[in-house]
Amino acid sequence: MLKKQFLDIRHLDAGYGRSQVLFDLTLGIPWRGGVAVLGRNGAGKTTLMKAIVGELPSWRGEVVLDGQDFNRLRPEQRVRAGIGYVPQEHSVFARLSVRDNLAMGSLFNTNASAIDRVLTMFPKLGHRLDQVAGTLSGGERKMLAIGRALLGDPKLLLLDEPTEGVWIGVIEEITERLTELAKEITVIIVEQHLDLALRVADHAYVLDRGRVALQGAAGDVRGNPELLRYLAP
Ligand SMILES: Nc1ncnc2c1ncn2[C@@H]1O[C@H](COP(=O)(O)OP(=O)(O)OP(=O)(O)O)[C@@H](O)[C@H]1O
Repeated sequence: MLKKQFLDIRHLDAGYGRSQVLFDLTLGIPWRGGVAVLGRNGAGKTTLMKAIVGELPSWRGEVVLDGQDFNRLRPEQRVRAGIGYVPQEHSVFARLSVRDNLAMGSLFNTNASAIDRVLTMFPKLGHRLDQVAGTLSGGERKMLAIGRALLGDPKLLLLDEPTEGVWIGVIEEITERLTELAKEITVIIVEQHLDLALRVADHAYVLDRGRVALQGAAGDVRGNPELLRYLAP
């Protein structure tokens, strides 16, 4: 019998059309803290994120959040149940200003100070409220996307490559904020930057061709001599 976790994924199969990508995945995600999902290109990391948020129906298995069976819920119901998602691409409204992006993100948030909290977390956004999101730098755009997701007050935040296309100086800032956030809620991070992912994460899963190849405490996974074999292109 598996110990009950905040997010329990059991024996999950999923894919596109007839092509199966995830095979019998079982993951236990704790109530608080960071979890890294690692693996080379095409290992199935994004597909796993989509299956958790409901963009992709699971073929078999269970996705249970806080005791609630998610398989039956549509993506918007999963958001209301406490999931925030920052996809790899198209995570902001490029033609809207930063202010309007944040306003859209807070449509269902009755807490007036929620936007202030995001601006405290990412002060750069506060200086660019009237700028159109499509003209932001890669890092600012990621900050806006994370801020928008946080306005839904998620208990679980999924981030797919939050530092892709981001200047190195800003990567540090985003990493620090995510590390702080992981002390309050559960943060699942898909990352190519191993060091960054393992700084945010307490626990790591390594996927290989849609299966869990390695898992454990972040430090143990980092020290595992097998790790590089699963990350090499
Ligand atoms: N919409 C789709 N239709 C068909 N196949 C897809 C689709 N999206 C992804 N795939 C395939 O599923 C497999 C896993 O892709 P996925 O994007 O989940 O990998 P990943 O680990 O996130 O890789 P990356 O690091 O490149 O983003 C790949 O073989 C990919 O070609």
